[in-house]
Amino acid sequence: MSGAETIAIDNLVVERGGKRVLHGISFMVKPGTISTLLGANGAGKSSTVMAIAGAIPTASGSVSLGGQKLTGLAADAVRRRGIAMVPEGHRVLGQMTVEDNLLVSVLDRKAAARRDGLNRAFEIFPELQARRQQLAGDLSGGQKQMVAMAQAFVARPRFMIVDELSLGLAPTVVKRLAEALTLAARDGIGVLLIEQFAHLALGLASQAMVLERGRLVFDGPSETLRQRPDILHGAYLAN
Ligand SMILES: Nc1ncnc2c1ncn2[C@@H]1O[C@H](COP(=O)(O)OP(=O)(O)OP(=O)(O)O)[C@@H](O)[C@H]1O
Repeated sequence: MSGAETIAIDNLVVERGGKRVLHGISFMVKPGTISTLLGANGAGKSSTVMAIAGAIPTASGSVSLGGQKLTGLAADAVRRRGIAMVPEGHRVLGQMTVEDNLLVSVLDRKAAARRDGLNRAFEIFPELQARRQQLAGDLSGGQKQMVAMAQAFVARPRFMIVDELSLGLAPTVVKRLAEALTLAARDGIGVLLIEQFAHLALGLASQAMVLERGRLVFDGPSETLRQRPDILHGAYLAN
């Protein structure tokens, strides 16, 4: 697959509240691949995701997609370049139906594109199709997280960034979400997965990065990291 379609994070520095929280990190997210970003609470995972998504400013360094800079673009413009965010915490619009929730990010698209995206989302999460007219607020936490992920699929993105896949969810739901990410990668989508459970993430991802206090201490194949528990152990004890 063409390297030109890769997300490249290059020497990214982020400051929040006057404090440097990312100290020049570099890594890539490739199409058709699941990469995971691991690290203890406060290591800087969310800051990395938010900087890629255009939700917080960067102090220096760059994020680019296919050689084109994303740094400095607003979140909406980043989304239009084909990067879909799946936020943590089962966020849905409770007073709207499941179907309307799925369509919110594609309202600017033509009807055929909306239908195509919706069909793909229902192929991946058939359990949502049966509930399409139900109010999203009435769903269980697991079903809400499926809606949040399905919303990304509707947009037919090139990349999906998933913030905390398993947080507060039952194992059966996590399994469904994990299967969906594997399907996404098979579709050619590049997935960046933020996950607090390293074991789960390393089972899904082929590439792994480990953040420790805003610095990358590992970037390589998941398999290599699985054989180096000392690196993970160090990172999780660091904060
Ligand atoms: N809104 C904010 N203002 C100032 N500092 C912040 C803000 N949000 C986070 N930070 C700080 O930035 C650093 C990195 O936090 P970040 O949330 O990116 O880490 P994380 O690895 O995602 O952790 P968690 O799993 O707890 O979300 C921490 O020191 C945190 O205290």
